[in-house]
Amino acid sequence: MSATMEEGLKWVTRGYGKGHVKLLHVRREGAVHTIKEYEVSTELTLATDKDYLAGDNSDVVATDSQKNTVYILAKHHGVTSPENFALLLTEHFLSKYLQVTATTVTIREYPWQRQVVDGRAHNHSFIFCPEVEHTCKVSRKRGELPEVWTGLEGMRLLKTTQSSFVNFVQDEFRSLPDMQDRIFSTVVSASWRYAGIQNIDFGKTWITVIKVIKDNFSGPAETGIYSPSVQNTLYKILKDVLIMQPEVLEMKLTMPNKHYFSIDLSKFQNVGTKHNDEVFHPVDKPAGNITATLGRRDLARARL
Ligand SMILES: O=c1[nH]c(=O)c2[nH]c(=O)[nH]c2[nH]1
Repeated sequence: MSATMEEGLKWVTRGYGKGHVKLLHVRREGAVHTIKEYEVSTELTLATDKDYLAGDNSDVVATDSQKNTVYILAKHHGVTSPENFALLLTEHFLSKYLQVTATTVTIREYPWQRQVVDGRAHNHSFIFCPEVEHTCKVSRKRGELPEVWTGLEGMRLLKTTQSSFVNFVQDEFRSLPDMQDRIFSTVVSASWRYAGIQNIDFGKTWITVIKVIKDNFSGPAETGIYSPSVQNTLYKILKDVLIMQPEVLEMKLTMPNKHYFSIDLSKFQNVGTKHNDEVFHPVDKPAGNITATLGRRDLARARL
């Protein structure tokens, strides 16, 4: 069984694996149990393409075997963070199967948190807190260092003041008035690439990024922090993460502007609604779409 590709054609991408392998890992330390629930997707690229061209499966590590590998490595090595588990899997696929030239593992973590009962952390009961989702993607080519991305999704935020949007382009297409004091709401998604993998505490970076986002959006509890635009707040978050976390090489941040429009109730003055600063119309779609990726000019400042 051998075949070559038709004249004039070439592969642009090629890969196969198991999608969405669901896994719950329970670490039992006496009465204290710790859980991690992940959805893991694997992808392998083989040196040969005879599987695609000729139906010759002799180099193929079945997607079913890739699924089993996820369970077996979780059992043998435990599960600490999505990034460490993805690194373990990519390392395993490359070292065990010499016909594999590249592999990518992506993981979505389910946001379980330990329950707190009467102020005390529960030994074995958890609550699902989908306020922010943690994902990661590790890609590794044979002979090269792995590329590690962490992703953060779905962090919905809203503040009722300390946000304005004024002095934007005034022309025949504009209908929006200057807004000196508006509601600011967004659903943050972010992803960041690590400069290396040596001595990186992925969990600590995760906690710092969440704090930087919340600090720049909310500010101090009594006074808040002023935002002249989504763009400006977004830049400040990116800048702070890159300054505070030398292990982060670049970061992408997307902050849709979820509009809450003031409702004009001035027609109803005889029922006492002359000025309305309390009732707003939440508009799901369309939303403003504000995004940027910030990297480093000077790679020497990154912790490679
Ligand atoms: O912070 C904002 N940036 C914009 O670019 C924009 N455009 C818009 O209509 N509202 C806003 N708000």
